[in-house]
Amino acid sequence: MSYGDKTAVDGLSLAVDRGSITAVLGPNGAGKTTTLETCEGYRRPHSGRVRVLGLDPIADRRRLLPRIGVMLQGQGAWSGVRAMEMLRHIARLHAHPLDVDMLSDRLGLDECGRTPYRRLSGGQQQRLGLAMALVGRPEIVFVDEPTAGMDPAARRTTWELLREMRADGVTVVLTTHYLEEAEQLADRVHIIDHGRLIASGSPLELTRGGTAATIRLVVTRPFPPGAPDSLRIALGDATEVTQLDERSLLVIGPADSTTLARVSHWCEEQGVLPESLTLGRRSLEDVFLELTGRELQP
Ligand SMILES: Nc1ncnc2c1ncn2[C@@H]1O[C@H](COP(=O)(O)OP(=O)(O)OP(=O)(O)O)[C@@H](O)[C@H]1O
Repeated sequence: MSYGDKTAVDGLSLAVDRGSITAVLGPNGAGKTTTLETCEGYRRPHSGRVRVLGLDPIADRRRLLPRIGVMLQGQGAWSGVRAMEMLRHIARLHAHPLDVDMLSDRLGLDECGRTPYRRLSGGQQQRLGLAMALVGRPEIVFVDEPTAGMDPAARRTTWELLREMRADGVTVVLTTHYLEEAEQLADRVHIIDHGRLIASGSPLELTRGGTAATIRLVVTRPFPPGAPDSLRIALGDATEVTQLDERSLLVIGPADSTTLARVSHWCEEQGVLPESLTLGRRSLEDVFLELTGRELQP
C-alpha cells in the first residue's frame, strides 16, 4: 500500500489464527492502521492479496461485513448522536447482537449514555467504539489502538472483554503501541517497522533469549567511541550490547553478579561513572530495539 510516493505497507505477509488474539506492534507510522484498513476493506491494496475469513475484503464486502467488527482509531460515530443511541443503532443493524445493556454496563457507558458523541471524553469515545465493534457478535474483530486514552480501569476492562471474546471463539486483531498490552493479551505478536514485518512469535518466544534478562546502564557523561564493542568483549560471547543513546547502553544476557561486576569494572576502565544500572526482564521493547536500533515509543 502506498500513498503517492510513500510506501506504507511493503510486502507484509502474515496470517492470523482463528480464535486467537494477534497484536500488530510498531512505532508511529509503521503501517499498522493501513494494514488493518486494508483487511477491513477500506483500502484497496496496490499489490498483493488479502483474505479475511477466506473472503476478499473489497470484492466480497457485502458477505464479509456482517461477520467482522471494526474499531477505528478515533471517530466512527456521528458527532451529534448520543452514545447509547449510537450503540443501539449499530446493534439493530445486526442479526444477533449482544445485549446492549450488558455491554454498556461492562464498559461503563451508562454514565455517559445521553451525552452527544462529540462531548464524550477521549476514553469514553474509545469505550463506545469498542462496544460498537463488539455488539454484532463478530467472528473477527479489528481494533486499532483499543485502549489509547483509556484510564487504567477501562484498560483492564477492555482486556477482560477481549479475552472473553477469544474464549467465545472470536478472532481479535489489534494494533498497539503498548508493549504491556501485547504481552498481556496477545497469543501472537507481529512487530512491524516501515511497513515490513520484522519479527513474529508469541510474546514468550520473542522475549526469550539467554536468561531473558537485561541490564540498562546509564552513565553521567557520553561513552567514548566503540563503547558497545569494548563492553561486549569485556562481557564475553553470551551477551549482546546495544547503544541506546550517547549515555545509555542495553546489555542482554545473563544478569548475574559476575556480569554486574564486569560492567562496573569496565566503567572504571573507561573512566565513566554509572548514573543508574537497572536489571530487568527482556521486554518486547528490547526486542524491537535490538531489531531496529530504535526505541518503539518516541
Ligand atoms: N491518508 C494518507 N495519506 C498519506 N500518507 C499516509 C496516509 N495515511 C498514512 N500515511 C502514511 O503512511 C505511513 C503508515 O501510516 P499508518 O497510519 O498506517 O501507520 P501506523 O503504524 O498506524 O501509525 P500510528 O501508530 O501513528 O497510528 C505513515 O508514514 C503515514 O504518514
